[in-house]
Amino acid sequence: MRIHVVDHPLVAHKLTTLRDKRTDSPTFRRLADELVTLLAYEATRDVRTEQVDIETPVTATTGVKLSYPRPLVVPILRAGLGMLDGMVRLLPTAEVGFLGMVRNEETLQASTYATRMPDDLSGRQVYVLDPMLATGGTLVAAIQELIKRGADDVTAVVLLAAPEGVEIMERELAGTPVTVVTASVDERLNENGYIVPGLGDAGDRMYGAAE
Ligand SMILES: O=P(O)(O)OC[C@H]1O[C@H](OP(=O)(O)OP(=O)(O)O)[C@H](O)[C@@H]1O
Ligand SMILES: O=c1cc[nH]c(=O)[nH]1
Ligand SMILES: [Mg+2]
Repeated sequence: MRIHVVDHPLVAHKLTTLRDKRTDSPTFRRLADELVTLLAYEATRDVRTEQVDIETPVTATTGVKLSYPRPLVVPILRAGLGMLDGMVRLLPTAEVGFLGMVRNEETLQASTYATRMPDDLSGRQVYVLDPMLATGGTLVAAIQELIKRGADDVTAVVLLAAPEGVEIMERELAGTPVTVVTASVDERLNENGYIVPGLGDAGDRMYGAAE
């Protein structure tokens, strides 16, 4: 597994406002959308392309277009949904699958409540979206499912990661073709499994408390 922390002043600026507890839901959603496009620039560095012949008004030349099979983008509901539009804006040919997952707030165990994506992902590049990599339970389970279906290149785009979650991912996904792209690896997890300093509960800050 590879991890890439995007070090850029615009990313740091937007992330700071996202972390601020005074930031309201509409602003939080807009910033998550903007941040994912900046992270996507790095996350799609190895997106597969093929050569095409075109004619400009001046001459014939060659360029590239995104290849087939199309990349698959998989937001992890709920909070990952806030990253979907920003990602598909940059990857217009992408297909979209969905994974609904929730972490039990006491045991911190992740469980899956909805899956809607192709059974066969052989030869597909997959981009998984979730703002938070905390204990890593959610992303490890999601990526294991993608690899079981044949995905041969998985990139997780996360806004924030905890060192503990990164370590678990490295251990559980060792030897797999997985890259994590994030805006920050924060200090630690607290006793409730929240990232510190973090930004709180991403799903609640985007959409309001679920219950
Ligand atoms: O790394 P982990 O310890 O597994 O935690 C991270 C998960 O927790 C949050 O989702 P949550 O379960 O709160 O669901 P939600 O998006 O519906 O709020 C977050 O969006 C991740 O999916
Ligand atoms: O800090 C955290 C950890 C898990 N899920 C969140 O939304 N925030
Ligand atoms: Mg939540």
